[in-house]
Amino acid sequence: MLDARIFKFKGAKPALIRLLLLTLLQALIIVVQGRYSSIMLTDLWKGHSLSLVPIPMGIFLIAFVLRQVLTVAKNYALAPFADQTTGELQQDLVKKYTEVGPSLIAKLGTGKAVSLAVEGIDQVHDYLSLVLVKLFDMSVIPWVILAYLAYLRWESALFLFFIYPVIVLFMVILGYAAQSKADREYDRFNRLSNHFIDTLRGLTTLKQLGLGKKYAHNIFDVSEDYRKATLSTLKIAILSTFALDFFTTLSIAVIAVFLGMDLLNGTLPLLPAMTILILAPDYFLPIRNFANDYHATLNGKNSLADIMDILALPEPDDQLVYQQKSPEWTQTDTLRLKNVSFTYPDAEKPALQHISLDLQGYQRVGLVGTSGSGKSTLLNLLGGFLIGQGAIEINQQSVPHLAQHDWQQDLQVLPQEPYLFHDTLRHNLAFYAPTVNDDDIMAVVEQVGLAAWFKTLPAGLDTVIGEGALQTSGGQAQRIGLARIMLDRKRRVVLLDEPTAHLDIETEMRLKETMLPIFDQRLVVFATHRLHWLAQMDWIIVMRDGMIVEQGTLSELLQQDGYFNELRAAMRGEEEHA
Ligand SMILES: Nc1ncnc2c1ncn2[C@@H]1O[C@H](COP(=O)(O)OP(=O)(O)OP(=O)(O)O)[C@@H](O)[C@H]1O
Repeated sequence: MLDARIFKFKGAKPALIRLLLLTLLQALIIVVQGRYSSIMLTDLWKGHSLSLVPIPMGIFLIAFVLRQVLTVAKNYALAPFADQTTGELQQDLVKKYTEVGPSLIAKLGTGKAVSLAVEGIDQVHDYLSLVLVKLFDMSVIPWVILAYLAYLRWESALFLFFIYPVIVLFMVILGYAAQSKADREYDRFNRLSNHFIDTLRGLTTLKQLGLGKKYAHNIFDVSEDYRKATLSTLKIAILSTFALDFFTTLSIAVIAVFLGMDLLNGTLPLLPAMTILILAPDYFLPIRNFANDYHATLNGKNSLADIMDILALPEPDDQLVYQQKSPEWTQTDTLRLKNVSFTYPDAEKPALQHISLDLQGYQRVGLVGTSGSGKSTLLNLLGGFLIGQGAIEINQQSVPHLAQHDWQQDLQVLPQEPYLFHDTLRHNLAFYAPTVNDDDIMAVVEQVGLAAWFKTLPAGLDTVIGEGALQTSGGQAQRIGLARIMLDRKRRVVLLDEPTAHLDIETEMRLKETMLPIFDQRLVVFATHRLHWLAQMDWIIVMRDGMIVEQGTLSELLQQDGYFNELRAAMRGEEEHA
């Protein structure tokens, strides 16, 4: 019914104490309202005119107004707590996404990650502000009314007391049914979010394959599924409202019959009978209100549970194991991988198996292998973006993985598809070196061959690029990625994943001269399909099916009559077709 973790939120206690006091006051006012409306009605029944009952009527009216005012005040008492808590939850969630990293987003799905941080937070807000008020009403108001009714006539109070658990039991049964339906609805919603994002991302591919319409139907089917799941939750919710209304009305009718009989027998005066009859619906009202809104808060409850589970994920506290002795990677530093393996979640076979390699100082290391041989996976492991099993040592110091703060601070990475942030070209270029001046930026823009494109930009370096703004081609994005690296001379470890894959061979050859200085005074690991780069490498690692099958200098590998020579022939073929 209620996630106990709510009580641990900052500011929960004072907000709940305020709510409790206001609810208690409201319960007393409900009793006063019931009492004085009964006095007024009894007087009228006795034949007094309205003008003769001004005091009970006045008290009734004041109590009525106060009751409504308190309803509003209770919501206000909780609003700052709900606002603050959801605001903090949202910040913590986004921080957690960045701390745990891409593996968490991959596990959740981008759609769910986004909807949880946006819509999920709104649902949690509704849940906090709705459910707590209703819960406190249910826990306080009936018992204050019941105590007063027991004072008036204990038999009626006893009947109301025993009927309450029956109603609660019904509520629990229907609540469970609603919960399982709501879980399904929540699942469908997350599926829809992920499916939608997936389709948007793959829209170009779908269009190219002529599958746009089919996928539109697919989205329609998934959203239909979600609609049906929502309707079946609503069905249960309506059924539960109907059942509760039926039982509470029946109970009040039973009370009315007994009170009527006592009135006829003359064993009970009219005033207490009227008061009991008027207060009985108020006794049941909080539980009815709670049940009516229960289904509406279930998505909020599920979102809160998901958010809390994510926030409870262990903070990576082993990222500070490696303490780099100098501010940056030096000529004498070493990195050793021994028997390192990695398997993607849900994959049948490992993407990397028994990887052992030694890297030292400012070395240029070429990584070659056919598509799917594990080059990108190895680069991601070296960058600390994936965590495998096996022994890793930096400068003879053993580390659990390479997601080490000091190591990553020294890294520059150029993936196959560099991500361009929705920001100005200046900020996108000065990504690793935010203090660099415009003249330096312009010199690098020239060097990476972006000058002609730059002239077409409406606002020069202030032009906003990235998603939702000026779009770039794959080749332009890769050149921006290269420029990022060239603008920063501090970071000394560079991981390049086919940085020229989107460029034709002629452009690549032109750019090569510009790129070569990147390799100086740095440890470079360069995955490539293009043969001509290998002459620039000090060491070459040859990968096949997730394993390193050969490694050595180019001349050593050429002399061996091994897999590298076979691969070279294939790479030459690719190059000729490029
Ligand atoms: N996110 C992922 N989830 C599951 N399996 C993956 C994932 N990424 C890659 N793989 C698998 O891991 C293996 C290695 O892939 P990887 O991308 O590292 O190869 P690669 O040599 O870089 O290929 P390419 O040259 O085409 O970029 C492949 O079998 C691939 O299918």
